Amino acid sequence: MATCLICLGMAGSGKTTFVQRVNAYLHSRQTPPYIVNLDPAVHEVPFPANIDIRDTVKYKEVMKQYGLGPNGGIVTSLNLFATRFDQAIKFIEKKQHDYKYVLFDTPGQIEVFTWSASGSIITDSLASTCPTVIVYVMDTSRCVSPITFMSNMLYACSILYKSRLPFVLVMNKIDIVSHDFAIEWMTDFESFQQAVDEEGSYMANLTSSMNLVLDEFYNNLKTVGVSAVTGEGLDEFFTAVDSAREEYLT
Ligand SMILES: Nc1nc2c(ncn2[C@@H]2O[C@H](COP(=O)(O)OP(=O)(O)OP(=O)(O)O)[C@@H](O)[C@H]2O)c(=O)[nH]1
Repeated sequence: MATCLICLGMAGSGKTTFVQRVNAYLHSRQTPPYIVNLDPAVHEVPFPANIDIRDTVKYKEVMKQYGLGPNGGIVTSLNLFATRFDQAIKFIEKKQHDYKYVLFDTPGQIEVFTWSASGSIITDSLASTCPTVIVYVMDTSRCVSPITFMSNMLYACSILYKSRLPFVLVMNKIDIVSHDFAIEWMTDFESFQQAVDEEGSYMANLTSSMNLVLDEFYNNLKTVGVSAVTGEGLDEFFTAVDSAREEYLT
């Protein structure tokens, strides 16, 4: 059975570049993935999508027809697509023995997927069909401040608890900055505390308390550093995915 990988992340974290890199990596290993694009507003996708939301829903037409702005247009397009997602599931089910991985690229604005009814419908339908793993892509270079890091981690944590699916945290863009500092913050409370103190923010107390709360979350997290541009870290990523698949199955 194929493993479904749902790629989520804040705008600009590198989801699309990551999917493109994973696609190239899997092709080079003679196991091309099945790819689904769930972003109705993307102008061009740099990979061949087997299922593309844009073939079913025309985002600009939806905006015009319902008198919506850009975000309302994306949410409504995804809702319209979700009503037909059973058909997409049928395609995936048919193909699941031919492919090892099914990759999903999601809309740029993360909340459109994570906090919408359609996002839940899509995630739940997939999770009840085949092993499904959430891949949370984060921009490591934007997380060098402990406060931003903490906000990103809280978001990741909320998605984990909401989806209740195996979860891989991808620290992307390690060609710009190594993710070692983040791993240290996650494993050494003192080191994070020191970074918070150095920043001297009025949020220091709250951030430190949050870090204690997140300790349990960090302990069970599969974290990998990756560069979607250079391809560094993809071997480790697939080791984490295989272990997440095991977690799903057991
Ligand atoms: N240096 C570097 N840049 C990256 C990496 N991954 C993505 N980028 C750049 O980050 C920017 C955003 O990448 P996208 O792949 O469009 O990000 P996204 O999350 O899909 O963006 P939206 O869907 O528009 O929110 C682009 O300029 C990419 O070239 C990486 O690993 N290293």
